[in-house]
Amino acid sequence: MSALLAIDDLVVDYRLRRRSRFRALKGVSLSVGPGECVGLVGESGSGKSTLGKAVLGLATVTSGQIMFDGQDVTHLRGAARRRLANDIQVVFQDPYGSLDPTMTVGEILAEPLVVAGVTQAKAVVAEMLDRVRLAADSVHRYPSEFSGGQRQRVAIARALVRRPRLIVCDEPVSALDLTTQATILDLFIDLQRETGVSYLFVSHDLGVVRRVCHRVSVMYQGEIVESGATGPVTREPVHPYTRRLLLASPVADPVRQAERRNTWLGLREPA
Ligand SMILES: Nc1ncnc2c1ncn2[C@@H]1O[C@H](COP(=O)(O)OP(=O)(O)OP(=O)(O)O)[C@@H](O)[C@H]1O
Repeated sequence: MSALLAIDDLVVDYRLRRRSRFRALKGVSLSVGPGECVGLVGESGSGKSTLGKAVLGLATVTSGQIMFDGQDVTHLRGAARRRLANDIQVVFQDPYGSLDPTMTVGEILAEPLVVAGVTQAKAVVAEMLDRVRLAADSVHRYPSEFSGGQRQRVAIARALVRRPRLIVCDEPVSALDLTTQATILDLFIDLQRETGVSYLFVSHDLGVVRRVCHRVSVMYQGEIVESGATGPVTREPVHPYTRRLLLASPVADPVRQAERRNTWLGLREPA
């Protein structure tokens, strides 16, 4: 499968005061295929969001390359970058902060279409509300009239209106309670089946990644320390940092978790 998104040896530095800089990404490579969900996990500060921002053109790349559908988009700016927004969209963590409270849901969803000159905006908005399982009359309501989960559905619908091929999902469920998390994750899975969209799925939670991602890369201090199919990486990780992350994540089977911990600490031979 040829990659839709191919990131090669990406380095991103943030400029700090007095001409110093902080290297947030230290040569990161990963790919996302068409219709694939690739997870990016790691603790806070490991560089996950920086990678997402670089893909969206919101972080300046020091070196390395970002290819999208065979085109080098690493340093794309201006009109060319705006055109790329038809293909690459984002869903942020905070559905409260990311929706304009003064606009109705209908206006929020129609805005990107009107900007892009789409004439059938009303029909597309209705289709997207249906896709994210929100009632048609939601168009008349304001974000404050919705629950957190419903707001995240609105944010997902807004990402979908331009029919993107890739969505960068930056901790899209971490502000939600566990039950709502599960329904939104299922929605992401259904939408991928229905539309074939790809996801770069940023999360600090291995449990979340296990539910939606086909493959996963684990970040630690600006580097990818482990990657592979989600099952093996999240069940039997090789890198000590991934093991720590797994031991810290909520589990369905605490006995198995305790066995793992003992095995990895050398307290017990593997079964
Ligand atoms: N604008 C900035 N200027 C300077 N340093 C930054 C800036 N943005 C992020 N950083 C630093 O870069 C590193 C990576 O941050 P990033 O937000 O990518 O991590 P993350 O893994 O997404 O963490 P979180 O889950 O907390 O968002 C951190 O050490 C952070 O402090």
